[in-house]
Amino acid sequence: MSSSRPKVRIENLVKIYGDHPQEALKMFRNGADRSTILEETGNVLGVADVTFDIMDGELFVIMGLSGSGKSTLVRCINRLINPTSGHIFIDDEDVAHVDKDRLRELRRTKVSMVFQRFGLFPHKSVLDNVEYGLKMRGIETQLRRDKAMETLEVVGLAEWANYLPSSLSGGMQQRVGLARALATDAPILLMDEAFSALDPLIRRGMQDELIRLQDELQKTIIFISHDIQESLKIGDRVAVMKDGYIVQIGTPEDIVSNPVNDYIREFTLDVNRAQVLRTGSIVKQTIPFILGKDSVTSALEGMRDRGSATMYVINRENKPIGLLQRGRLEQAVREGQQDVTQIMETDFPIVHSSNTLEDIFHVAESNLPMAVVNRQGKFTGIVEPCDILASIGRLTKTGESNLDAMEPVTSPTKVAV
Ligand SMILES: Nc1ncnc2c1ncn2[C@@H]1O[C@H](COP(=O)(O)OP(=O)(O)OP(=O)(O)O)[C@@H](O)[C@H]1O
Repeated sequence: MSSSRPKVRIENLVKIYGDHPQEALKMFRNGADRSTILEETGNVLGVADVTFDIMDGELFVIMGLSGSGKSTLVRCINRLINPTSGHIFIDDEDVAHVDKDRLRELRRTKVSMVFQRFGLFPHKSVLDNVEYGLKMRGIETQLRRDKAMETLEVVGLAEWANYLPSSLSGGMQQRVGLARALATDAPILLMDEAFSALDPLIRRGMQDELIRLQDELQKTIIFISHDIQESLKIGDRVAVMKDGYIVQIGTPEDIVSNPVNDYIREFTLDVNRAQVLRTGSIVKQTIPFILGKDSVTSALEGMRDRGSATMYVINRENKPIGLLQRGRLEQAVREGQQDVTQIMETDFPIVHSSNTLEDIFHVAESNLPMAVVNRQGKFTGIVEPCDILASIGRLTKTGESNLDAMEPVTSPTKVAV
């Protein structure tokens, strides 16, 4: 979950590779396209006048096929590549135009990077690798040891601290790479195809791990991927690039449900909607019973008026604590029973608004409306089992139902019960 403050602002960014970038830039400004520029100058338009914001705390994915300009764009942010023109603001400072000393400082304190091939020192222990960035910052030995150990705990590798990277599997080595970037406490993390070298199963595990870590750490993460399923799974928002341009920026739900053109539609055709759509996007607001405030009689009247069969009970902190069935409530009113805690069911289905529909699919088996809670555990509404199927099975533009794309549901990874 991100704040509404931009952490990074990319403004009219252009990168042209070659011997005559200024000449090519002029042509580009006069409307020449990528292939004309290449033909006439031999220069390559890597990033083509791109403008967008990345919010504080956002996990922002830049997605595109090989050669679309993802790496160029991201490497401009920490100036591993110098832009030809444009601005890159980090916290209002234009890093496209800072001197070398300031740049070094920024790389030490604000932006760290995780590489595809881990980039670990093979002859240094896991702990020394994680400490490396802190050592470069001149942090004293004990402090950096403690910090590195703490970060290894976070990624679940504390017991491997004294091993060499070669003793670890690919997935573990990438977690070391991640720990090294996290240990610096830099608020911005650039991840360049960080999971691409991993086996599919390990890769999915790392994606889950990143989502979990991000929930805790709330960094601003800019993640490059060429895999649409990965992008839609982990991104708060996704920017899809083609030929140096951004074709669409949106939430995974936006991209899947409202592709701006055929290019994006093609990409999303094989996407499993159940793995992309989040419970929060289909939640229905309802009136709950507030414990200590509402009465059994008025609750029953309300349910009759709305024609509803069930009603959630929430406490003063807005947390769901029980489910009332209308029949049981009618009986309670007849018997003069006023204590709602005596008649509510405390065994009810509860899911998070950030759960994907696939995560909650099995919970629908109870056939009861599910209570949906936000990050703080507060009640935001309900999802009825039929709403899940309706959303997953919504017809695509080609007229095919995506229901066939559903995979068998396994364990409830993120469902709170
Ligand atoms: N050093 C370079 N010199 C010339 N052209 C380059 C250079 N680096 C990248 N390019 C070109 O710029 C364009 C964008 O490349 P970039 O590496 O940013 O794309 P990408 O989407 O990250 O691709 P990949 O997934 O293959 O890394 C491509 O056409 C590429 O050939």
